[in-house]
Amino acid sequence: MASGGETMVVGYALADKKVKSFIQPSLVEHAKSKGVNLVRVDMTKPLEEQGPFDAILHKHGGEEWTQQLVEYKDRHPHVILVDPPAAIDKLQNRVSMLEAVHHLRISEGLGTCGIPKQLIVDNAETFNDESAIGELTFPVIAKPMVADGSATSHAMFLLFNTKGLHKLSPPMVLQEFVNHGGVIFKVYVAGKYIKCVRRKSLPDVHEDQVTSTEEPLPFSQISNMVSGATMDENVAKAELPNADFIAEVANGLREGLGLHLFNFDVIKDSGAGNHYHVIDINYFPGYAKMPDFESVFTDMLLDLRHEKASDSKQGVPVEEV
Ligand SMILES: Nc1ncnc2c1ncn2[C@@H]1O[C@H](COP(=O)(O)OP(=O)(O)OP(=O)(O)O)[C@@H](O)[C@H]1O
Ligand SMILES: O=P(O)(O)O[C@H]1[C@H](OP(=O)(O)O)[C@@H](OP(=O)(O)O)[C@@H](O)[C@@H](O)[C@@H]1OP(=O)(O)O
Ligand SMILES: [Mg+2]
Ligand SMILES: [Mg+2]
Repeated sequence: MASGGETMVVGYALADKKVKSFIQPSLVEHAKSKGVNLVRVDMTKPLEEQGPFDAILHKHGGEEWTQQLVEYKDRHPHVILVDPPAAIDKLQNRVSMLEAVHHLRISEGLGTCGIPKQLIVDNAETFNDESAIGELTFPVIAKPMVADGSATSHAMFLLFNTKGLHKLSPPMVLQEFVNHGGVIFKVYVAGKYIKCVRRKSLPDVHEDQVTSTEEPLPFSQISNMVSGATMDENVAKAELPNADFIAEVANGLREGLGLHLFNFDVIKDSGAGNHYHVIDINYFPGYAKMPDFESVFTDMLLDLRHEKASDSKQGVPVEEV
């Protein structure tokens, strides 16, 4: 195992698209200058034939591959999995991904944080359950239950009333739409590093649309559609949430989820003082969009090695890292 000034070998098992967007030459070079060697893992070959690794980065590798990774970790307990597959799994379901929000403890006076009311729809019979549907205040967003990064997992509908329900394909969640001024905040977490940015979101919905619009409105990854120079004025002038509030939410989620690499989407409820809703949490998001992502990511990896080394010295069982 690498320690102190030795090279840290970090394998990355990522889809081609993610390699292209994230493993940029600037990252590889910066990491190398700090003694971190980023090496691509061939996911079609046994892990045992590759490496040895000090750490392995991975995202949505599929069941079989993840099983191989878990077995590899059993045989080589010193390897740091960034992150543990069981913790990542929680983010692949739109109900379990938000459970950690309920356990957040935010200091008084900073703001409050929850999730929008939502109904789990396992099958189409639920649409006939008037008491369950009646609990929801429309508009609602229909989100596929699975959040595994596939195009279908991002395919959503905004429903203004119950009329379009029969067009949906469960399993999914119906989540109340919260007016939030058309701006969403994305908070990137990489270990102890936290960065909050503004993004364009769905515009507010008005009362007359709820009664007059019949068709569900399909949309996908709206916050990825506009960024940087083309970001509209409304987004650019939005006030960022209090930094201490965001830090408490981010640190609480990092601990609650047991993850180092994620971002979460948070919106400010226009109708409820200083109240925020976390609406989405994504594993290993697009860090390359962040300023200085090369040094942030490299430092995060070096921190992990450091923590691991001090835990080993103190006799903490290696499996717990
Ligand atoms: N409850 C809500 N109230 C208001 N707007 C919402 C709500 N849920 C989602 N949205 C809007 O819909 C967009 C997509 O929703 P969500 O973030 O859950 O989807 P996603 O496909 O997982 O997104 P990502 O690309 O971030 O993974 C959000 O960025 C936001 O603009
Ligand atoms: O590549 P991008 O920069 O668009 O990153 C997006 C990332 O795609 P990638 O993992 O294929 O790269 C998405 O992952 P999947 O849910 O689809 O798995 C999701 O995490 C988005 O939230 C990220 O956008 P961001 O939230 O950072 O704006
Ligand atoms: Mg989102
Ligand atoms: Mg998402």
